[in-house]
Amino acid sequence: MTARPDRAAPPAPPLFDTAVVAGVGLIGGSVALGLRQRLLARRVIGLDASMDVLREAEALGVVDEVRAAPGEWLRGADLVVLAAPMRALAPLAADLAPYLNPAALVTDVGSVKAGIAAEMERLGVRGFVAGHPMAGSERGGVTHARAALLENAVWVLTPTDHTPLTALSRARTLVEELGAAPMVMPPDAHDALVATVSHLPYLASLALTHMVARDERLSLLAAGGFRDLTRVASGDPRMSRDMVVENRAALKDALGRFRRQLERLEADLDEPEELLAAAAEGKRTRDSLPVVRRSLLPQRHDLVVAVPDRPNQIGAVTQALGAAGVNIKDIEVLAIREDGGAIRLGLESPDDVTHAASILNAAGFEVRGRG
Ligand SMILES: NC(=O)C1=CN([C@@H]2O[C@H](COP(=O)(O)OP(=O)(O)OC[C@H]3O[C@@H](n4cnc5c(N)ncnc54)[C@H](O)[C@@H]3O)[C@@H](O)[C@H]2O)C=CC1
Ligand SMILES: O=C(O)C(=O)Cc1ccc(O)cc1
Repeated sequence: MTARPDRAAPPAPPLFDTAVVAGVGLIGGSVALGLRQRLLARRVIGLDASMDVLREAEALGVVDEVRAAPGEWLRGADLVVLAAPMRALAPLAADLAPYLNPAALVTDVGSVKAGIAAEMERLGVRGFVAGHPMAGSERGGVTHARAALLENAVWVLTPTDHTPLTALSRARTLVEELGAAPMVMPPDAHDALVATVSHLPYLASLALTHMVARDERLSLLAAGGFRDLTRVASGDPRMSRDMVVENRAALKDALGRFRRQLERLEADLDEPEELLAAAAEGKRTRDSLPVVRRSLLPQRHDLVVAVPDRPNQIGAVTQALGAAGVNIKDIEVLAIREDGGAIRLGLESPDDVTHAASILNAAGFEVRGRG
């Protein structure tokens, strides 16, 4: 007797029906790509102040649809992610608030949390959970967005006493499904911590770069250590300025502690044994930092391939690329459904993406690539 396999269970509905990402730049674009690639929303709508950005986001396949202004259409959204620059977040929230569906989960990705959390309470947006993915890059804009940016990143969620527990639980699920690790704490606690680990290092990197700015000999001598220590000075100046100004109270406190550290080290210059102990402690701490986040690993260039539900389709993809000498650095199965699924290939260069896309197209596969 031939056993007929049971029909596969119907695919689970996506977590969200209509997701709106407001501000489709580096982070908003990466969230949108994660939602799409991981099939977390039936459709993803991008809203942005710039038509050029919207056109680019659509052309890159970052969003399904675009809108240039808020309106009644927002009522259909059950997820709204605010991802505009810091200073635009509160005005944007006020523009969207009249149209938000009370049942929608609303979240943001801003780098400082107390202000936006208070503003959303003032606006009466009940389903709001403030968030901050601790992942990023010095290069902004939708062209640099990629879902992998958020994978394995710590993503802080900062509910207040008024945040509904169901909203917090949905926000946690969203973060986990995007491949990140949620960490929950009050907004003020978040702001104090990022003042020390993110905003203070930014100001320190500015101070260091200013010291070499006007002497060419110094910049010629600036070696790997100097470059490593000052990488964040390459971030977008306006975005970085807005971030540190928004968090200035906590940052001033961190600067006070930093100054005391420097003074102690200055005094230790005359006490070599003390300095050795400080150096050993610094090494222990630095060496025990958790392994570098995904977002800091060498950049991969993604190609997403739709895979029909037939035997050996992944084999056919990898064989075709192998025969053409394309090296696959990373591979991820994004979704398996009854009618097929998709895989993400991480390739070494934009050229490899173009090359691989033409090989796979010729072999009959549907692909979507981003160099
Ligand atoms: N860049 C990074 O590494 C990280 C940034 N963040 C936060 O994410 C947010 C976005 O930053 P990025 O993606 O880097 O910036 P970005 O500059 O790449 O993107 C911002 C997007 O928002 C759009 N925009 C500006 N004003 C707007 C408005 N009023 N309404 C709608 N859209 C508007 C811009 O056209 C642009 O497309 C910021 O609040 C930042 O604090 C959080 C974690 C990391
Ligand atoms: O480039 C990096 O490593 C960063 O740390 C970038 C960054 C910028 C802003 C944030 O709110 C969080 C992370």
